[in-house]
Amino acid sequence: MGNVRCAGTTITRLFIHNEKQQQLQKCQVAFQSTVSNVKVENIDNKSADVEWQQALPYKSMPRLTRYQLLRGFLKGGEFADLSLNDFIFKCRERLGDIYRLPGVIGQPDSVVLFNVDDFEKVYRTEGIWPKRPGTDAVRYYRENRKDGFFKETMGLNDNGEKWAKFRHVVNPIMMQPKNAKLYLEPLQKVNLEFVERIREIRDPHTLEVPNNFLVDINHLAFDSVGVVALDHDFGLIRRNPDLEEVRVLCENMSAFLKSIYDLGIKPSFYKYITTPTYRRFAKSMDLTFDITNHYVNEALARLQESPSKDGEERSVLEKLLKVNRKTAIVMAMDMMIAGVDGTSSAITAILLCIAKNPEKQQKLREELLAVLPHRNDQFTIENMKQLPYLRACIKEALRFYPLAFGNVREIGADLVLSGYQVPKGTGALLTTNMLANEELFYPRPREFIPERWLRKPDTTLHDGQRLVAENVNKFINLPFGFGPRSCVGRRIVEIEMELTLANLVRNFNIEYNHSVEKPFSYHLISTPAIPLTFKFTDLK
Ligand code: HEM
Repeated sequence: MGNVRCAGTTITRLFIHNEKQQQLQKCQVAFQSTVSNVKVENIDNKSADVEWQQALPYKSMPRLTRYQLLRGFLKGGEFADLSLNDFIFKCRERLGDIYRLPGVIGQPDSVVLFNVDDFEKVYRTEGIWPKRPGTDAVRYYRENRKDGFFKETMGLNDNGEKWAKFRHVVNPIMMQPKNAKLYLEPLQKVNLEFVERIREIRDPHTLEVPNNFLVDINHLAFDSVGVVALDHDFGLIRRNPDLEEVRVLCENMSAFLKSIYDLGIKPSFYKYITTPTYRRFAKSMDLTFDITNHYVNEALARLQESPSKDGEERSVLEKLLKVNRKTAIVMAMDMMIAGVDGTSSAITAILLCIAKNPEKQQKLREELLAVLPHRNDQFTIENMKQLPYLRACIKEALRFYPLAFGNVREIGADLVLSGYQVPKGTGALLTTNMLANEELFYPRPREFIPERWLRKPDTTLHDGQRLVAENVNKFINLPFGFGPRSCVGRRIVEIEMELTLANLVRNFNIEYNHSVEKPFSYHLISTPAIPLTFKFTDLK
């Protein structure tokens, strides 16, 4: 038996075998440091084997046939116009809480999982080089670029040792708390412009911002990621809202996300014949490459002209450039592609939640006033640590309106999942965020209750009720993914979301006096789908 096999129910039991032993031991250390409250226990090979032998064969798992899948996605087919979330739900209704999607056109099979114990098993056996399928099209594009730019590195879109090497280099720059000072100030500047922009564009009588306020939120997201990734203040929010190349870049980033669903999840022949979807995707990648490359070169020239006097790097980009130019370009590009749309949807989700829950908004305002009593008090890394309710509001908003259905992994070991044998190498769709609405895990799920996430003063009680189900598995609330492959932009975007919410609540009373039925549409990630006419009233 060459593969590593994993069995067990609540406690994951790892069967360690031959040459995989070292890899799994390292992996356990990584798991334990990421999720401290779950133990990993080794068991002998025999019991793992027994569970595997007793499990139902993979072939007997409920599934769509290849024909049903291909036919369903063809024009007029039952899945053709469905978002990814709706497609996953529709199949769940028909097939249950675990089902198989057959691999088509050279792709491996995938299993779709709704059982939290299965999420845990998949994550705990993902290994030290976890694979997240679905972005093959990016790798294919990068491998086939005529100028061979990505020959040495495909950045975080790579897999295996090459991904690990790149991640090892960028992790300390992107994720170490001490580097937060590099982006706190520029992000705050961008956010103060956003506050001013709201004052400029709201209707003087109704105090509501225009229907197309999403454009302004997009500009905030772009300026925020841009100021970190490209060390460039685009000033889209107020000074340059019509910057042509940024408009092109934004359009292409959205096209990119849509293509990831069309090329990475729906059946597609693009590796055999260049389909129109792939052509559109490659064009968007070319443009993103050209524009990012231009700005990184501009930053490089700027830095060479005026190097920092004390030898200390002044920005994330400068630190990346110290590694080498290619690392800086590839990482900047991936930050823009992965960061802008998600940040914009997350900020929309937070604003809708806070506007619709005035008493929570007031509680947050009181926390802010206690820590920063004067409107012009500066945010620092230290005082931001004293704002637990602010963080709880953001966490609850991401639960209330999740960004995506969940996460994806290639299964790292033969596993028994929901009683079925699932071979190593199968793709797995972990529908973590789809369970965020289930009473079983979050009592009163359709209420926005940031108190769920507070440690003090009461851990879980609210009107005598638990707010997070007892023993809820830690693998259900993972908005930034899990383990070594988790979101590399997490620290940056957390600070960004905290600054946006804190600045707005400090300056305005925020209302949304319209219906919030179906506020988002879902392709790969959520996109706001209603006019965002928030009412912003100045606080005295
Ligand atoms: C609220 C906003 C965001 C959310 C909820 C989010 C969530 C995620 C998730 C779930 C993953 C997959 C993790 C896994 O496979 O375990 C991911 C990966 C990633 N994210 Fe984010 N993200 C956000 C914003 C950002 C921003 C602003 C950036 C860049 C500055 C960014 C850069 C990335 C990159 C580069 C990856 C790939 C990491 C890798 O494969 O090693 N994200 N993100």
